[in-house]
Amino acid sequence: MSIKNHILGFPRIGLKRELKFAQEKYWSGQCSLEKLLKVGRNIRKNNWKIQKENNLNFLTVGDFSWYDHVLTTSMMLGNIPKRHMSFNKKLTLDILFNVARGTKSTNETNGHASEMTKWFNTNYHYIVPEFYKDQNFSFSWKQILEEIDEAREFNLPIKVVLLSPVTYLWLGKVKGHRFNKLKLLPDLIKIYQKIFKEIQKKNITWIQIDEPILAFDLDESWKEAIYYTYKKFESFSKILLTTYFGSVLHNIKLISKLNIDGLHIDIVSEEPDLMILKKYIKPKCILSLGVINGRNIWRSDLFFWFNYIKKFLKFKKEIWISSSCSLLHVPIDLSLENNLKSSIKEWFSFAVQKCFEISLLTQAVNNKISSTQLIEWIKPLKKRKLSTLVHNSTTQLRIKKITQNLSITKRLNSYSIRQKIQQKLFNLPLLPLTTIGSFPQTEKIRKLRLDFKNQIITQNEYYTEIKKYIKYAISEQEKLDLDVLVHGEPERNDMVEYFSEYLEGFVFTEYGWVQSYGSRCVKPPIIIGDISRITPITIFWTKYAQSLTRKPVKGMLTGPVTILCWSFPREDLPYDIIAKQIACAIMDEVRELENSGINIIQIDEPALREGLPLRKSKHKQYLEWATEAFRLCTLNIKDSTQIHTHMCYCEFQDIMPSIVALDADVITIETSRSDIELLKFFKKFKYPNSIGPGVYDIHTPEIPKMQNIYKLLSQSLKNISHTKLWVNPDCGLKTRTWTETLLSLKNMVIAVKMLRKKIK
Ligand SMILES: Nc1nc2c(c(=O)[nH]1)N[C@@H](CNc1ccc(C(=O)N[C@@H](CCC(=O)N[C@@H](CCC(=O)N[C@@H](CCC(=O)O)C(=O)O)C(=O)O)C(=O)O)cc1)CN2
Ligand code: MET
Ligand SMILES: [Zn+2]
Repeated sequence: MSIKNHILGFPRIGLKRELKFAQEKYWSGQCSLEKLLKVGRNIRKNNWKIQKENNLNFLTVGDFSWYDHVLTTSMMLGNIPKRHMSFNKKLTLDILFNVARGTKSTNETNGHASEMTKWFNTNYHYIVPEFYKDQNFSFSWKQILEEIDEAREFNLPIKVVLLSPVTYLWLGKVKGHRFNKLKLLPDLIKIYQKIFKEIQKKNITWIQIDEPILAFDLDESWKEAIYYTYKKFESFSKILLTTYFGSVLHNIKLISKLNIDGLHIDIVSEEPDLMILKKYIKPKCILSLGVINGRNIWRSDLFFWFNYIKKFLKFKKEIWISSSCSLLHVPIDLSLENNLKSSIKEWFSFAVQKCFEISLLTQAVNNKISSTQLIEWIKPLKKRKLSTLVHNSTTQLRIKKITQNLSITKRLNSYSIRQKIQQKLFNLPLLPLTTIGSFPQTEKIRKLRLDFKNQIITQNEYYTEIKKYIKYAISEQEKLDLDVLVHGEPERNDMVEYFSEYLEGFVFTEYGWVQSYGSRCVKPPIIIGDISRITPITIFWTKYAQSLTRKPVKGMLTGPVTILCWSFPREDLPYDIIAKQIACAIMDEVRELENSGINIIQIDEPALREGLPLRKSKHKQYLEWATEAFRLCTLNIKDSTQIHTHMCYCEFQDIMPSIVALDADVITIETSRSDIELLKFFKKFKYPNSIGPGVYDIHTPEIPKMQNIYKLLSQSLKNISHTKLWVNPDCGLKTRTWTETLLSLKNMVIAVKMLRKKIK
């Protein structure tokens, strides 16, 4: 029998982010719906072409989405919040976009966007489904059927991907009256059965049901839900139960009881115990082995996997070869990269190359090619081990010394003492007003940066323009009467990419875009070797901004855990060591800012929660080194230096003790899309330092109402002492326009001024 292969999903943004550009034009009225639809069709077609060219046995259909695949599932199931529904209840692409982006009041619709949060432990964000009591579902959005028809022209077997109803329920949130959302499962399953029937009519044999929650520790009710669901699915097309982002062996007994035809496991994130698999996987059940890493960009050690699979085949013949997870999380095509040195480029594989790797490995396993070809493929990886770009003995020594004595990372005095010293120095009013760092990244700035990059303008010209922009941002903040100002980050392409450009140990791509949310992408830098700071990073711009005002300007840095999580890390060093190397580089920057008279420094850690392992048993170790890495950045700084940190778009509840352990003087935190529920946890955990809960959502173009901000702040005061409450938006303003920014901030300031009077 020959071994088959497939991928779990392909990136949907287009080779050069065609979808992003078309969507954004469509939203601003510069592109017709027909044109947008055509861009989507072409992307899908190209993705299938790549799969066909690489001889994959199935075309994966259902991995495309117009904004986010969880939102597509909500549309498919007719689960759209009433506030976004049109009168005739017909779903359209505009409604999908409105759920994601919010709608300005019109006659048709009126409503705020749904919450957005991280997809498991990745930097991809999904739109959180909302569940209401007495909820109805119906098969309302037939995108999946249309895409099956489109894929037919390739004349290849099609494997359809759907998100499982159980994982879908897990990801959503109950709104309004509280109830157990699992009660909705039977109704949801009925809709899935209908969908399966329609899919079956199209002669599809395999359906990939994504059930990533199996990588979590599940309580009995969720286990039962899974058991119940697959029992109901029994009689339909063949089901490939698909798991990823972690081992599922702790749930293997449950899995063994499910009536499935195949199981996909991610064996990159954790190698499974073959004996356990042997014991629990039924002989007839296909095992799809996710061996090509869908989360990182390194060329795969195909020879290792070849031997691994050969071993595997001794006890199980029915296997498929695949990617560990969807390729959504890696850039598309390495061959577009012209600026990477070829001796470095050959260390990497992007989505297209990963399809090729799957094909090569399958051919070798099927004895169609010799395994020496695999040895040839991994030669560059062997060369890398000796490369001088990888090893820096000064960095290694520094980390070694530091890890010997980590108790030194505590601040000199406790927050209560620091707060007094800082208040004396800054003399800030009650409820100090600030922002999170970035101001609008206008098209003009991006064009400027592009021109600078392409040497159309000189560094001098670029700097002059960026300075003008900082001057403008400072003067607007003064006019608004904010208390702690920022320079606005105009010189940064991205909060992670920018910093890594000043650090040794990183390389960058030109087109290595990965979807972060909706039309927004990021270009994660690649960590190839030991890290150190080669030159000052932010000093020049921060000092310039501070020279323009008497108010304090916050220095603005990205923290080590976030730089690590939002990069593609090397795989030959443990994450905690990489994080500490980055922390030392940031420490150098913090000290230089402090020496330059910058007394407030923000170290952003929005990815701290994201890095949390899925299994509870691994939390403690991660949280220990992550908090250590953060605190390392502020080693030996003065009590009078006020450290801020910022986090957003995640569930913080389960990491509260670690947030306390960071011991930042002020934490600004996203709360507005989640109804400020979070603050109750800060109260419960007796959070000792100051907090700035985000008072409005910056990811939608809506202007927050002054009354709403006032209400939110009044609520916040029930949970946080007025001596510890700061006021700010819930994240940086780089995605907004200046008009939106100024109108919103104005409302924020008015609300605070009214409240201050009341408190006094
Ligand atoms: N790495 C990272 N992860 C994160 C966040 C983050 O800020 N960074 N924030 C959260 C997610 N939020 C995000 C918010 C905004 C964007 C965003 O705006 N991304 C930009 C790209 C940002 C960028 O790197 N821009 C570069 C490159 C600009 C560019 O693409 N230029 C074009 C041409 C110019 C144009 O027409 O825009 C080109 O080079 O071809 C720059 O400013 O220099 C986008 O998709 O549009 C991404 C994520 C969580 N994860
Ligand atoms: C994703 S968190 C963003 C923090 C950054 N300082 C900004 O304001 O953009
Ligand atoms: Zn943020």
